[in-house]
Amino acid sequence: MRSFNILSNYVLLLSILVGMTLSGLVGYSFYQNETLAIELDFKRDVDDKAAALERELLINLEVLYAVKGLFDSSDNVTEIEFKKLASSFLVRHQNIQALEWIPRVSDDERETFEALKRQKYPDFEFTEREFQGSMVKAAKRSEYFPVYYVEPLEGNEVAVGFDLASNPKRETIIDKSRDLDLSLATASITLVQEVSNQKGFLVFMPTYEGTPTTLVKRREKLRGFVLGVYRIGDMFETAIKYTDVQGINLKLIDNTAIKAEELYINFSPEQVQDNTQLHLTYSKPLRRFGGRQWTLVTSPTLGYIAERRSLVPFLISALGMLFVLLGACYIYAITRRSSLISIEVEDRTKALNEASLALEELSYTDSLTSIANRRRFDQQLSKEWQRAIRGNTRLSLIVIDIDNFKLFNDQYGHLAGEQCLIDVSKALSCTTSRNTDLVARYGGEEFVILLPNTNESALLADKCRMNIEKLRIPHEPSSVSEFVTISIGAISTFPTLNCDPIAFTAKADRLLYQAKELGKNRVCVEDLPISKTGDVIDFKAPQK
Ligand SMILES: Nc1nc2c(ncn2[C@@H]2O[C@H](COP(=O)(O)OP(=O)(O)OP(=O)(O)O)[C@@H](O)[C@H]2O)c(=O)[nH]1
Repeated sequence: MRSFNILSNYVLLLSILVGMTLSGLVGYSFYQNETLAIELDFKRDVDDKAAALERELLINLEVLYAVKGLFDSSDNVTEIEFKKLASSFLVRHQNIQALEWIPRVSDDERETFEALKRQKYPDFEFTEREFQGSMVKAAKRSEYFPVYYVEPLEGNEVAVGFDLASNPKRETIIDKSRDLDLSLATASITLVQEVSNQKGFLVFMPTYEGTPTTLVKRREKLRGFVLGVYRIGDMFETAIKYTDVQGINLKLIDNTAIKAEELYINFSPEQVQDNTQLHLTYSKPLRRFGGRQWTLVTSPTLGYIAERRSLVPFLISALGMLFVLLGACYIYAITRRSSLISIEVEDRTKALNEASLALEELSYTDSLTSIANRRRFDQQLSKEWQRAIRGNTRLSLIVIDIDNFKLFNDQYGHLAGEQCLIDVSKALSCTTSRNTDLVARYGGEEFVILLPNTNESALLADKCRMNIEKLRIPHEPSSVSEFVTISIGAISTFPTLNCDPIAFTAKADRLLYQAKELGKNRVCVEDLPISKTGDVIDFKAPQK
């Protein structure tokens, strides 16, 4: 029972572990699904922002087309006309830092262009940036691309007159844009008019006299460029402010060159360390714009994830575990209860068995003397009789009767009579020495002693007689002695199948009466040695 309980406890413990693990796994799988959903959400949000940025870039290009239209429609666009048109766009596109007209000026025309502009701006001259960074008069070269019209002027004064061809990188773009008749954007640059550390870029849109179709014609007919000046951060923020999703760390990268260049970043590197789910980084390449390939590299912040996380996976795990624990407690309670019931049943069965054994023992015991009763004697006689037959061994029987016991009762009363019976039974029990000997009360004042496998029954019978005499229980009215005495009939034989234990007992009884008749306080013995074939071969005469 105990080992069963230990086993069932182990099984229960194992079930709890399995149940807990399964609950955890189910919760984890919900968590994973939620993570996938958040990832999809995140990519969709980034795609929205990328689309907004692409839209913004296209709109800005459209503005340049509109300004170019002005120059295509007139050979002589005045500064006022330019200003009027450009300012009307700038009101609606505030992320454009400036719109500019960059005429193509040959060295021969330089003086004329500078002189014309000086009418309004006395200090005007073509400029370039010195190695140390300050603006100086542009060196002589065959062709200049100065910033001639600027809108707005305010904040961009320093750019006025700046010869874009003075910078080799910009010159390359100028040439390429001219040759291909394409709007081209520069890589990120620091604008001459920039006061903060924000990066910018320029978009060149070429204008020609007429519509040249060949490279040579384009080079020949180039009039200049309509230029859009953009601060990347401003444009980026204007674009994405229409998508209200927060918590996305964005980085705009220019992948056009072999070495990628970071254009804009909306977070500090420390934030990335603490606050970003880097394993969810998602890169979204934008449509090519002005010959450049920009890519949005994004990652969600912890806040973004937290906003979209639910408690469902944790609740599922917790509830699962709770159910497992409750179930286990319930099963444990039932198992414990049933094991307690089993123990109780076991205890009661044991007690019942003990009680029934005690009862059985009682049913074989004489209530007055506490020695075996006649029932026990009959059973034992039958058993020993069979055993003696099987083993061909001797079995002896002594039958004892207290002399003149009626007179004893009459003289001393029944209570004294009963005490006498107790004393006699004790003395008889003490006289026998082997465990196999049985002393029993046969009835009334008569006792029997069954002695298996002995040839000294006559001796023992006489010893019994003497031991009772030695008790010296007064028996005044006795016809034999002044003390209590007993008469004995003793018989010994080798039991066979032809003989019967009842006849054997009757014979012993007869020997007892013989002893009584001969004067009491004596032993009458009859030894019946029986051959192995079962024949009676000898008798001895009764003796005192
Ligand atoms: N006190 C008491 N007396 C008992 C008990 N059993 C039997 N007796 C008495 O024992 C007496 C037996 O008397 P009898 O059978 O006439 O024999 P006796 O008086 O012993 O005479 P003999 O056998 O010839 O010596 C009866 O008076 C019974 O009442 C008992 O348990 N207690």
